[in-house]
Amino acid sequence: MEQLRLQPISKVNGVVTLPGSKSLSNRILLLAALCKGQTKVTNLLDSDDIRHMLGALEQMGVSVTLNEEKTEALVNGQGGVLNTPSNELFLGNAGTAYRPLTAVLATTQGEFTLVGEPRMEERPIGHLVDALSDLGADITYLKTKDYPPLKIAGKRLTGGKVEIDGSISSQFLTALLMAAPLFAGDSEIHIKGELVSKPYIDITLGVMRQFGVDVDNENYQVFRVKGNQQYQSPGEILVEGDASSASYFVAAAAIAGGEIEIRGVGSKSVQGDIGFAHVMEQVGAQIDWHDDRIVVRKGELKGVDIDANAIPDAAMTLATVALFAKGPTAIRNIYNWRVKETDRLNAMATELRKVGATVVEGHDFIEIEPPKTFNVVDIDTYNDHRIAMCFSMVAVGGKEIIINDPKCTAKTFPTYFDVLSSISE
Ligand SMILES: O=C(O)C1=C[C@@H](OP(=O)(O)O)[C@@H](O)[C@H](O)C1
Ligand SMILES: C=C(OP(=O)(O)O)C(=O)O
Repeated sequence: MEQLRLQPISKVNGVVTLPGSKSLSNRILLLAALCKGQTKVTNLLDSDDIRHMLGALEQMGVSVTLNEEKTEALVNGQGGVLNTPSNELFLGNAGTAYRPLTAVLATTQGEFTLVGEPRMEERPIGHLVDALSDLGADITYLKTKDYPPLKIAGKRLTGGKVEIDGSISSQFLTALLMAAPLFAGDSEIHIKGELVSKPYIDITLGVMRQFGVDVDNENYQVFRVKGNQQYQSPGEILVEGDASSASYFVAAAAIAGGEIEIRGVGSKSVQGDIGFAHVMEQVGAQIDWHDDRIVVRKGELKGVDIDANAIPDAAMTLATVALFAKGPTAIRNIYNWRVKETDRLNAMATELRKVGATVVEGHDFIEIEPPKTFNVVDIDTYNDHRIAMCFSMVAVGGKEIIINDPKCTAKTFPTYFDVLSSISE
């Protein structure tokens, strides 16, 4: 197994231009494929999750031309018609590909088999399949009930009134919303349970609007979507920088000192994870806000106690910032960390303890007390990009650390460690 030994970093300085957002890239690619006409997508993310969406679309006959850096795509929209692929669609561990494609293909003529990495087979999808099945979809579990892989016999769904459980993942609602305009009739989607990760629904509604579809959102409880619509190409669309990826640089500047300008997200960001920068202000970071960039400097860092349900991805970064803050940090209402790339609550607790922190792992929260002395250890990353990136903060805090399997950042940020090294002194 490959390992990366990170030497203590004394200071960070410079400019980071963020790669495109994963959440926006995959939503935009899918709607660009479904709409009529050509769409030019700029600042597209080039990473595994996007490669899986692109691969699936190409297997279904969508023509996509990429520039050499794979950051610009010309997508020829098929007007809602997708070919039956001759092979299974392999979607890795990309939730933003697997869930929306499940819903869209359930209402598309054809036969589709959706498979993924072993971890994808442990990530629940029952809430989405239940809602689609209630609408008449023909979806079969190929191995275990409520989990991928799935076989879909697609047919145009008629729409109607449907309930969907929102308590485990917002991606299920995102998927249903993106498919709903393609139903023959109107739909009314009611949320069962407490909807988690709400800001991702705003991302979904925003991208749908850019492709010409408006959704009536009644307080995140009921969503009404007109049926029999076609998505319209916006012509050209820019993918905003990835706000979750920004969290590592916000944290780095706050911990290490120096100054980092992060380009690609700012006060006008459409991504909920920009909220992490506000949390870091509470922790003590100094931040100058601009429309589409922020400048971050160190402050006196102190532990905070936050509900992180709205920022599940970026909140992981706070768990390693906690190592360098004064007093304890608590991150609450994050049960669904357990059903992502790995059981993140358990994995973070385990690795933070190895470094020397005192940690309480609750059912849906984590509490972290900073170490009195730091241990130089190998961090296991569980094939989870965010664990690898989060633990680089130990080096940023001036302590040596070894990251196992650093290439797992390829899921969303293949060049992460190069970018970190480019701003480190
Ligand atoms: O819709 C999206 O783009 C995402 C939603 C979130 O998932 P959950 O809704 O499952 O929390 C987030 O963790 C994931 O990385 C991306
Ligand atoms: C949870 C994540 O990914 P996915 O889109 O596969 O859910 C993530 O990127 O942290």
